[in-house]
Amino acid sequence: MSGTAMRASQKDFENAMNQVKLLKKDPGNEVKLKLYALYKQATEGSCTMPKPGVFDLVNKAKWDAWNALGSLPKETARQNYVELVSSLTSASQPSSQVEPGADRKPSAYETLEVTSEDGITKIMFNRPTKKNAITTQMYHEIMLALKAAGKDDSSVTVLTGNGDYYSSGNDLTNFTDLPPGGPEEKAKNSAILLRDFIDCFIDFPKPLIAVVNGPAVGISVTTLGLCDAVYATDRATFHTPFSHLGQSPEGCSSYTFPKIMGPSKATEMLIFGKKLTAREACAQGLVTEVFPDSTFQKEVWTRLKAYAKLPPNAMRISKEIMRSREKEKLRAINVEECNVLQERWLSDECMNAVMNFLSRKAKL
Ligand SMILES: CCCCC/C=C/CC(=O)SCCNC(=O)CCNC(=O)[C@H](O)C(C)(C)COP(=O)(O)OP(=O)(O)OC[C@H]1O[C@@H](n2cnc3c(N)ncnc32)[C@H](O)[C@@H]1OP(=O)(O)O
Repeated sequence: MSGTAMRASQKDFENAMNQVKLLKKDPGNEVKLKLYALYKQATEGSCTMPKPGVFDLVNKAKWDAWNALGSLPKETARQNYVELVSSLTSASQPSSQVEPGADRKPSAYETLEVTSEDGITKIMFNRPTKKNAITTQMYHEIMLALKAAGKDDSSVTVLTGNGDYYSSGNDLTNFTDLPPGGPEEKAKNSAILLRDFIDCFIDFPKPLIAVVNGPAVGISVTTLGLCDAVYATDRATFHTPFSHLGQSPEGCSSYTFPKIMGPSKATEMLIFGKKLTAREACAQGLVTEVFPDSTFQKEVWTRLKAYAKLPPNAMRISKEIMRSREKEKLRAINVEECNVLQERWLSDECMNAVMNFLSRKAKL
């Protein structure tokens, strides 16, 4: 939902809880788990319960769903709950009662705009005034949007940015919001969130296309290595200034980048922080094709609409064959990178770099 839209009140929340009981059609286990998780998050906040044992399947599934919401604010969980229930109740109405345009339900997201049209689900980063920097809330919303897109009836999914940037990467103010356990707890929570976030890319079941509408920084660059195609405007740049920030590669880029572009070019990007132009990134295989900025949107969307008409199951199966041999490896690399970063975030090098940015002493 956009920042200006109404937030769900406690009354809306209670009404939604009552509506769930009146649903005529069983929404299925997936949705029920989502409802459970949002309800717990909205009423109790982040999951702090001990994880149930592996054989306690039902409670473990519930715990996993709740825990996946991480530190999603209570109000956002309440809002997402109300909107999810609203989508379920409108879906169960007979079509004759549905007003024209009623299928265009309000977005369930504050930091994204998600639309589905012509067989394409478009997930647009929507914090243009902050160069689409990714806040903790936005990580959660992207995960929810990817999980929903993986299951909806679109054929392909697109990631793109609103405004002049694709994304300036991790929002550096994320580091300032410390939990009671201080920086150590923050680093641990962030590593879990990062791992889950990247797993969503590794496991995404359909063609995932990045439409890079402007400069990309940090994690918005590394995740391109997990996308299936990357189309860029010639205005885009690709920058992973990890050493400058006292950090280390994430998004499986320590594996995908050397594989895509060879070790020495990957070193220039990941260790020395060399910023690439779109044409350089294309020559090195990170970008699929570059388009002139003036015709970028028109050309890319025309092409994507044609691709989206291809048989969806064939595309899904082909992706599965291409990705399946790598999945376990990518998951293991993701865990390793998150462990290293958890320590890096506590280093003086990293803390100083973040402080310098926040105190306006440094920009990239
Ligand atoms: C769960 C945790 C997981 C962590 C995973 C780790 C990921 C690693 C990375 O992603 S590393 C990359 C981090 N990103 C940066 O270091 C970029 C920092 N931003 C900049 O250097 C510049 O803002 C810029 C070069 C992207 C753009 O410069 P420009 O001068 O064109 O614009 P402004 O600086 O005025 O930006 C407009 C407002 O947006 C705010 N902003 C932009 N990027 C970020 C960011 N990454 N984090 C926080 N805030 C950002 C900027 O502060 C301005 O805000 P203001 O209008 O309130 O001043």
